[in-house]
Amino acid sequence: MTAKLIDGKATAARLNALLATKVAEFKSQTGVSPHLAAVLVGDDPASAVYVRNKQRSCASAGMLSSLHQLGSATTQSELLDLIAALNADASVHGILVQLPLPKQIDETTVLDAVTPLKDVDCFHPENVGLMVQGRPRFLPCTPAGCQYLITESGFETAGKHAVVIGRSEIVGKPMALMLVQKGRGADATVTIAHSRTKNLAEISRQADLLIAAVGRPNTVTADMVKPGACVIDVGTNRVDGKLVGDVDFAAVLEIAGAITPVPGGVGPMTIAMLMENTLTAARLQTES
Ligand SMILES: Nc1nc(=O)c2c([nH]1)NC[C@@H]1CN(c3ccc(C(=O)N[C@@H](CCC(=O)O)C(=O)O)cc3)C=[N+]21
Ligand SMILES: [Mg+2]
Repeated sequence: MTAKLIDGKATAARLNALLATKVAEFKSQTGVSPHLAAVLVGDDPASAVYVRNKQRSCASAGMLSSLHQLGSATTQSELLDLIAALNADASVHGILVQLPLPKQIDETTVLDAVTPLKDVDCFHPENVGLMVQGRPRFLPCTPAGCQYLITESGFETAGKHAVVIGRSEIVGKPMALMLVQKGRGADATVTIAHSRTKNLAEISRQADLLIAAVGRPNTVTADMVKPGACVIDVGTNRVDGKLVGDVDFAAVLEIAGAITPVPGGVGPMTIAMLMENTLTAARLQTES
């Protein structure tokens, strides 16, 4: 059996088109243009590409974007000053601080400084807390993109065993907590596996839904996948200039029931969800 491919690129394109109509309606009702401010610190070439893609998506959705670029020697206090200015700027609705940040800067301190109503990444503890309690203000972009793809592929999560490999604050941990919520695309029985997990293959083979969010190529091999499972590959690893996920795609394709490719799977959905969050942020900050 060959798995069904879950097409994130096409799904994101549909979502973006729908978003453009919602943005146009919001603008005509309020006179306000949703505005995402992207903060890029240092000269990581991959980060520059991602930020450019996010700006292009803003433009195609009819939203404003601005780029705030700081050098690799920027101090934490300089960055905090910029964030304070963006927090105070009423024309800015969303603030995205592109990660990773240079070594001299503490990421948690910086991310905590983004005012929660503009936190379109959903990294602020207030927004994480609201999500965990089942009353989300924003959903974290990558997990929300995964959940959308899972639901749209027709996979019924309720009562199923989901295994999330990876416990990062950005993907693994929030993904697991979203899958365990009540409601559509959730109600799963969730296991979080990580670098200290014993018998990983044995656990992952029990997964009806397997989410790989490790950041290392070929972490999920065919022997770790239950036949017919739904496999979501969050990895974005560069190998010899090529983008590959965390899953041994060619081998797992023959075992799984459905699988996301890399590229063209979760990545484009992450950006689509960031755009959704930017419109949500503009709504939250606009009187109606
Ligand atoms: N504050 C912050 N928020 C983030 O959401 C964030 C971040 N920092 N730092 C980096 C990671 C990574 N990330 C990706 C988004 C889209 C693609 C994406 O669109 N990938 C395309 C291919 C792009 C390519 O070819 O390089 C795809 O998978 O098809 C990938 C990776 C968001 N991140
Ligand atoms: Mg750092």
